[in-house]
Amino acid sequence: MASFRALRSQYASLLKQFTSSTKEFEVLATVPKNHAPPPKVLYVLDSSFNPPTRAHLRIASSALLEQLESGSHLLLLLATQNADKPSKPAPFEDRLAMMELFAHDVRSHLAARHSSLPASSTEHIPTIDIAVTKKPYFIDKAAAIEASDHYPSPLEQVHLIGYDTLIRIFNTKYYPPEHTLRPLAALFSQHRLRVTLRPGDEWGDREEQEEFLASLARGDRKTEGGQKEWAQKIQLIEGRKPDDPPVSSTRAREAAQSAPENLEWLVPDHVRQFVLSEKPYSTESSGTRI
Ligand SMILES: Nc1ncnc2c1ncn2[C@@H]1O[C@H](COP(=O)(O)OP(=O)(O)OP(=O)(O)O)[C@@H](O)[C@H]1O
Ligand SMILES: NC(=O)c1ccc[n+]([C@@H]2O[C@H](COP(=O)(O)O)[C@@H](O)[C@H]2O)c1
Repeated sequence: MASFRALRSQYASLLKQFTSSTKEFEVLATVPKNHAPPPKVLYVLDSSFNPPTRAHLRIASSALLEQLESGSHLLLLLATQNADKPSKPAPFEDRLAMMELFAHDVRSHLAARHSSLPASSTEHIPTIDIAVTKKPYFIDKAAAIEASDHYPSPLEQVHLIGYDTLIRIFNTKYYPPEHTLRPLAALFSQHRLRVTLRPGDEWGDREEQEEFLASLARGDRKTEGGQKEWAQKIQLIEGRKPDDPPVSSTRAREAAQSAPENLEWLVPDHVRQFVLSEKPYSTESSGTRI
C-alpha cells in the first residue's frame, strides 16, 4: 500500500483531471489492481466517506457476504456534490485516500469471515472500485454508472443505503419541475435498493421504518407517481442492535477532535490509522476544498 501522503497526492491529481473534464462518473482506482472478472451484480455504496465508518463496513460486508461468488463487485462512490450538505473538511483527496484504505478494511473483514473456506475461495473476495461522480441524486448516479464504459451492460446495480437516505430518495422535493416520484421508474426498472434500518430519534423506531415500505407496497404513494411494485425492489436489513451505540461519520469526526480513543469502535483499522496520522479533522489542517 502506498504511503498516506503518496495516496493523497495521487488522488488530488486524479480528482483535478476529473473535475475539469466533462465526465459525470469515473472509476479512479481498483483494489486489488489485477484484472477481475466482469461483475454479475454491482453493489454500490454511495457516501460522503467523511470518514468511512464501521457502519459503512457493516452495510457493505453484510451485502457482499450474502452472495460471495466469483465476480462480486463493490463500487465505493463519492459525489463531489451533495444533495443537501455544503462541502466541509476533510478535503476530497483525503476522503478518496480513506476510501482506498476502507476498501482494504472491507476485503480483510470478508477474508476473516471466510477463513473457514478453502484457500481457492479468496478469489471470491470482491474487487472494489473507487469512483467519483458529479451527480448528487441516485437516479442520475445510476444512469451515469450505466452510461460509463467501465462495466458491461446491462448490469444490475444494488445501491446500499441507510433508511435516512431511503426517505430522501422518496421525497418529491428533489424532482423538479413536476415534483413527483415518476423519475424513480428508471431506477427501479433495472436496479435495487438494499436499505439498512437506522432506528433513532430522528428517523423513528424499527416499526415506523418498516411501515414506510409497507405503505409503498399498499399503493399509498400512487397519487405522487410512486408504484407499489417498486417495494419488491427494496430490501430492508436489520441495523445496529438496540444496545449498540449509534455510529456515524459525524461522531467519528467529533471523536477525531476530542476523544480519539473512540475511533477504535467508530471507524475500521486502516481508516483509523489515517485519521490519527494525517489529522484531516484537526482545525489546523488545510487542503483542497471543492
Ligand atoms: N449507522 C448507520 N446505519 C444505517 N445506515 C447508515 C449508517 N451510517 C451511514 N449509513 C448510510 O450510509 C450511506 C452513506 O452515509 P453518510 O456518508 O451520509 O454517513 P453518515 O454517517 O450519515 O454521515 P454524517 O454523519 O456526516 O451525516 C447513507 O445511505 C446512510 O444512510
Ligand atoms: N433524492 C436523492 O437521490 C437524494 C436525496 C438526498 C441525498 N442524496 C444523496 O445521498 C447521499 C448521502 O447523503 P448524506 O451524505 O446527506 O447523508 C449523498 O450522495 C446525497 O447527495 C440523494
